[in-house]
Amino acid sequence: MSEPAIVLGANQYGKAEVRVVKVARERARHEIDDLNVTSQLRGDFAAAHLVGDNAHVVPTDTQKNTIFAFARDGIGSPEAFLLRLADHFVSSFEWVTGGRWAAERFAWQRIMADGAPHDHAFVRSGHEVRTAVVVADGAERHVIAGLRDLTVMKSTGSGFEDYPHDRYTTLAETHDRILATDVSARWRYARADVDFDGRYESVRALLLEAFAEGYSPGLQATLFAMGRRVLEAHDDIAEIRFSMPNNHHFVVDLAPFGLDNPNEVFFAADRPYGLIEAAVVREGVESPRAAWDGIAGFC
Ligand SMILES: O=c1[nH]c(=O)c2[nH]c(=O)[nH]c2[nH]1
Repeated sequence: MSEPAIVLGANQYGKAEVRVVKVARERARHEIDDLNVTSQLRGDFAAAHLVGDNAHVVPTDTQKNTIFAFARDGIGSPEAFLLRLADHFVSSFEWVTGGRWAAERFAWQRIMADGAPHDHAFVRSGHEVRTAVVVADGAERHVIAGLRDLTVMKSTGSGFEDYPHDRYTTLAETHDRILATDVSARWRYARADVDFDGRYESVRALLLEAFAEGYSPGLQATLFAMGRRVLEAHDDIAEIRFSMPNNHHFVVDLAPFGLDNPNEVFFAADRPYGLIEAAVVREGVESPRAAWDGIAGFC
């Protein structure tokens, strides 16, 4: 039997992590967009791989330059910026049939100075990062928005009980514990003509609200409540996926020091941590694999 021939499989290429900062300075009050953008082209690049023919290889350097050139007109929402890049590359080179464009956006807030928000001095706000991915396949566009490292905690209103016990179980049941996590969420829009900035702010607020409200019997239940809240509020969001660590806080035994500890002093462990991941979806609505391929850290 002869060996199967060795052929080229799936491929994409581009420039990763282009850090672009755009300052809008038409007015004295400047605005800042701070992004980390990755561009990857898909299409007919077989000759480059098989025989070193670069005739179809739009240089990664050109892809980087295009990101900077497009920023000159303003960035706007990360999703809209990525859609512009996708449309540009797919329409400019006939052998480019699609691609994947991803962005992280870092938030800056005005520094308060002399009792007022400063016009051009900023402080990085929060730890969380807004994320966006656009996948293009011909005329089709998938838009996935998201956030990561949205760190939240509730100091009560959470427990974990009624789980199976076996010979290795030492965890004590509780109906009063700290619940803490760093929310990573990605949601897929059903359409590409959405007010992306408005939706982002709304989804972030809904996630926080659902985390805060009610009693949490487990991080799994809280995750689902957060996802359901978002899907119930927004028809144009098809599905939402989460990856959330359970950042354990252990009650410290202060008895050796003659002290009680009624859930007041905790050891915040950084590892190991529980890791809870799930998708919250609309029944019967298919999730396009192509949209999610390459998004690491979500099941
Ligand atoms: O909310 C929780 N979910 C779990 O699956 C789990 N497992 C565990 O040890 N503690 C917790 N807490």
